[in-house]
Amino acid sequence: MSSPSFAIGIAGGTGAGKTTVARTVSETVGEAVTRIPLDNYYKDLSHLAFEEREQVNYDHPSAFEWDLLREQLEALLAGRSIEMPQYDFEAHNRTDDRVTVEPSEILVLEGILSLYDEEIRDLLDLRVYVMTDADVRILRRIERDVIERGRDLKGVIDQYLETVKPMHEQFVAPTKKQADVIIPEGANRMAMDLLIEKVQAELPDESARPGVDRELSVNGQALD
Ligand SMILES: Nc1ncnc2c1ncn2[C@@H]1O[C@H](COP(=O)(O)OP(=O)(O)O)[C@@H](O)[C@H]1O
Ligand SMILES: Nc1ccn([C@@H]2O[C@H](COP(=O)(O)O)[C@@H](O)[C@H]2O)c(=O)n1
Repeated sequence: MSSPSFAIGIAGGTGAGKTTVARTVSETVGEAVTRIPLDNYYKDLSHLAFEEREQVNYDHPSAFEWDLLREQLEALLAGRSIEMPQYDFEAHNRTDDRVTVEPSEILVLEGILSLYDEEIRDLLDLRVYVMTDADVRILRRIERDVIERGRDLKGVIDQYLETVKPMHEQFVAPTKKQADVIIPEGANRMAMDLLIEKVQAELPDESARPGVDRELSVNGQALD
C-alpha cells in the first residue's frame, strides 16, 4: 500500500445494520477494504467468572479498551500491520486468538460507539451513523442473538431493558451529531451506492476500481 488509508467510522444502535453496511462495502469494493469490528476491542474479562461476565454492561463506553483501538488504528493508518484481538459473544470474552491485519487503502471501523471517542473520531475521514427505529433493531437483535450469539429470548429482553436501551439513549444516539452522513434503516440501495462510490473514489488506482452497478443484497433480498 503506497498512499495513506481512508478511514470510515460506522456507528449506530444495536441491530441498526452497521455490520451489514460495512460488509456490503467490503464485499463490493474488495480487498482494498479492511473491516475493524469495535466488538473485538471489548476488554479482556478473563479474570471474571462466566456468570460475572454475563452481568457486565456491554453498552457502556467503559466496556471497551479504547487505548488499544486507538493504538491499532494509528498503526494501520501509518502503514503498519496489527495483531487484532477476536471476540466470542457466547463466552462474553476475548478469545486467545489474534489475527494479523495488514494496512489497506480503506479502513472501516464499525460498532455501536465508533463515533464516541474524540481521539478515534479525529482519525476518521468519514463518519457515518446508521439510524434505524428501535422496534426494528430489537426484533433484529432477538433473532440474531438467539441464532448466532447463543442467547435465550428472556435474556435478550432483560439485557435490552436493563442496559442496551438506556446506554443507547445516553451514549450511542448522541453520537449521531458527530456524523457526516446518516443512513436511514441500514443498507438501502441509494445509500450503499453513494457510500461505495465515495470509497471507490478514494482508491488510488482508478483501474483497480470494480463497478458499482452490481446487484446489492441483504439476506438474499435485492436492495431497493
Ligand atoms: N437493510 C436490511 N434489511 C433487512 N435486514 C437487515 C438489514 N440490515 C441488517 N439486517 C439484518 O439485521 C440483523 C442485524 O444487522 P447487523 O448488520 O448485524 O446490525 P448491527 O451491526 O448494527 O448490530 C442481521 O441479521 C442482518 O441480516
Ligand atoms: N458479551 C457481549 C458483548 C456485547 N454484547 C452486545 O453487543 C452489542 C453490540 O454489537 P452489535 O453488533 O449489536 O452492534 C451491544 O449492544 C452489546 O449489548 C453482548 O450482548 N454480549
